[in-house]
Amino acid sequence: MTRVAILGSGSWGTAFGKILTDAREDTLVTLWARRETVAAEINERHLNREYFPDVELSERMTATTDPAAAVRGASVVVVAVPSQSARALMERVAGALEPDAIVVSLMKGLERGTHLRMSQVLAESLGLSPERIAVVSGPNLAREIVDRQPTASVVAAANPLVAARIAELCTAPYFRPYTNTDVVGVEVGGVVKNIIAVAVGMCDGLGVGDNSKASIMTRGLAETMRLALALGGLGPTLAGLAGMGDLVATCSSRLSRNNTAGRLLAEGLTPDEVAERMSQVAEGVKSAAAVAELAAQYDVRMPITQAVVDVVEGRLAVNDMGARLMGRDLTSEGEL
Ligand SMILES: NC(=O)C1=CN([C@@H]2O[C@H](COP(=O)(O)OP(=O)(O)OC[C@H]3O[C@@H](n4cnc5c(N)ncnc54)[C@H](O)[C@@H]3O)[C@@H](O)[C@H]2O)C=CC1
Ligand SMILES: O=C(CO)COP(=O)(O)O
Repeated sequence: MTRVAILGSGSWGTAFGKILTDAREDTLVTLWARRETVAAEINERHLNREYFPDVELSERMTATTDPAAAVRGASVVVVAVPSQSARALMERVAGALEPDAIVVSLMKGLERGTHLRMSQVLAESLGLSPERIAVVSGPNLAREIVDRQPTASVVAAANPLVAARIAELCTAPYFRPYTNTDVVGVEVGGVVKNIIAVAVGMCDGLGVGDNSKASIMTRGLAETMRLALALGGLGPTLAGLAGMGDLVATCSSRLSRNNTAGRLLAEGLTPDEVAERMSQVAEGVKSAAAVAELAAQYDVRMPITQAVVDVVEGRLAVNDMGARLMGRDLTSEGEL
């Protein structure tokens, strides 16, 4: 049997556990839940109704409220909490991690203050070699996945054997992972698409048309590419599932929390009111300032990201965002 711990029993942690138990009969999953009621419901009724009221979970998926107990004995530890809380949680489990465990990030954010990608936060806080870390990212809206709607994804790891091992564990009839060794490109794609989805959500909220949204997505991908290349990522990764694929899914879907957050901001809610209204995390709102700061450090232009930051921080009205973006100096499309 393969024992997998999943830290985070929200939307994506629960859905990923379902992928793993659907993928292989010999996988046992232990979910860590913060609340006793959630853990009890998973253990006793095989349900996590707050996130997926109608989805039955496997009996091979159990839950605990003790994160160290979840990771003890697990050969794979998957982390699926909001990015800004990852470090504190890792500090709670570091001592219980098995010496050869592989740690997998499902998160799509950048740590505020340090500007570190999630794989870097995991390596640093757990004292692990980057060789033992993998990242899963792609057009993977959790609600569609628990309904077994087919999708593809990327498993990225510096060590191709680690990527292959995780891909093997999560290959299900409706989930097709591709491996990649470009961890930087995959993570940057996942982080920035959330910010672009907030911008597209603002367009939706303002009733702006499809040409505008397609322009934001395309130029959003251009600025994602610029940042990824500056950090050492590879262009083709951004044309792939963790870049364009996830950008299209998140920007176009009403299921996206980032898109929803953008719509609510356009309706005039403050970021705090948006967070209060939504029970799930919108990483783009939380990570936008850190991304803009990192881009500035590397002298990378990210005008859409900067506009989202300025709206979130109250320096720009949503209604003025279009004029700001349209009024910039003309440039060549080929210029990266
Ligand atoms: N939901 C989705 O469709 C997808 C989400 N992701 C990414 O996965 C990560 C997790 O997202 P979701 O599961 O969707 O979020 P969620 O909001 O549905 O669940 C987050 C989980 O973390 C726990 N949590 C919240 N605050 C915490 C804290 N301060 N400390 C420890 N635990 C805390 C919650 O109790 C919950 O179990 C995010 O980075 C997101 O961008 C990636 C792909 C798909
Ligand atoms: O990352 C996701 C899909 O791949 C989920 O997007 P949201 O967090 O915007 O819902």
